[in-house]
Amino acid sequence: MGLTKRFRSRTAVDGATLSIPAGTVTGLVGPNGAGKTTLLAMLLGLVRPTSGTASVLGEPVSRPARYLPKVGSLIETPAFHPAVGGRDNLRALAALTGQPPTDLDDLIDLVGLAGRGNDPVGSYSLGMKQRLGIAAALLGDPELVILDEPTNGLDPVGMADVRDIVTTIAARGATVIVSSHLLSELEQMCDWLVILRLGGLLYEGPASGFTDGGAVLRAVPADPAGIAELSRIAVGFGLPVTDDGDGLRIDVAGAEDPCQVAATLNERAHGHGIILRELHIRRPDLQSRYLELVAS
Ligand SMILES: Nc1ncnc2c1ncn2[C@@H]1O[C@H](COP(=O)(O)OP(=O)(O)OP(=O)(O)O)[C@@H](O)[C@H]1O
Repeated sequence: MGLTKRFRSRTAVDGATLSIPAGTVTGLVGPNGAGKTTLLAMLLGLVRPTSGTASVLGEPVSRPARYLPKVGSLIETPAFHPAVGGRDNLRALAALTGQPPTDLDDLIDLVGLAGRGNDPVGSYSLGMKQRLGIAAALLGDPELVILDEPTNGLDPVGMADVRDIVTTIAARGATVIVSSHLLSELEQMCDWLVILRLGGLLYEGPASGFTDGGAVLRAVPADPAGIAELSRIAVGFGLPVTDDGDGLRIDVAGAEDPCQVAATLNERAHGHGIILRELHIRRPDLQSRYLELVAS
């Protein structure tokens, strides 16, 4: 509630009041300097709030020792011994931090390092080090996993790998908070979104509610002569239809399920002997909405 952090005259987080539901993958998004790391550091008890309160797993952030054993985190670049293998680094870290025994083979497999677990960390690529960092955050099977910009500096394949890992962690039952300055990196894996700018909260809510629908269906008949008939079928759904010369644009924003509209349109078109060469749903562009919000 009203969580605030000031560094001298600079306010890094400004009265943030938010409530992250357990069991979700929450994306914390904001441009550079928005306050993401500071907010996460306060949740981890690493930075003391200037004012306001927050609780993590039901315990106040002023008492981090009560909840930190159930929290795993990757914040900043993790330090590993470069001459030692990934598995042994994890083993040492687990012993050092007093974690309960963890199946290291399973963990190494989960983060996609199977076969490389014994190689010295100094020989790892940036993506592999990042994945080892995520494995370190998962030691002790935490209830809450906090990953600060885990895809920073990774190529698109590395980013997709991290997304898969996050999805697996959540499927195993953990609550995950993951930050990024790119919404496009998070939108495929998050079900809850928190958007920050200059320390202030711009949006908090379900990821699906961020754009409020707005889907558009595009249907193109293989034979251009079929467009008038296709249009008649589409108008029958009671949705706004526009003929763009080549095909139809159907505004399915108000429809309960755009996929169902697409399937029914396809079935009826087929029933009228019309073959569609194109049928797709364009979802609202989250990134544009985000940029609009952040720039306003
Ligand atoms: N220890 C500190 N001392 C002074 N200012 C700080 C400190 N830590 C953060 N700040 C300032 O607080 C603001 C928020 O920084 P923070 O690192 O939390 O943002 P961020 O959203 O994580 O940014 P990035 O995406 O660049 O990592 C910035 O203006 C930053 O300069």
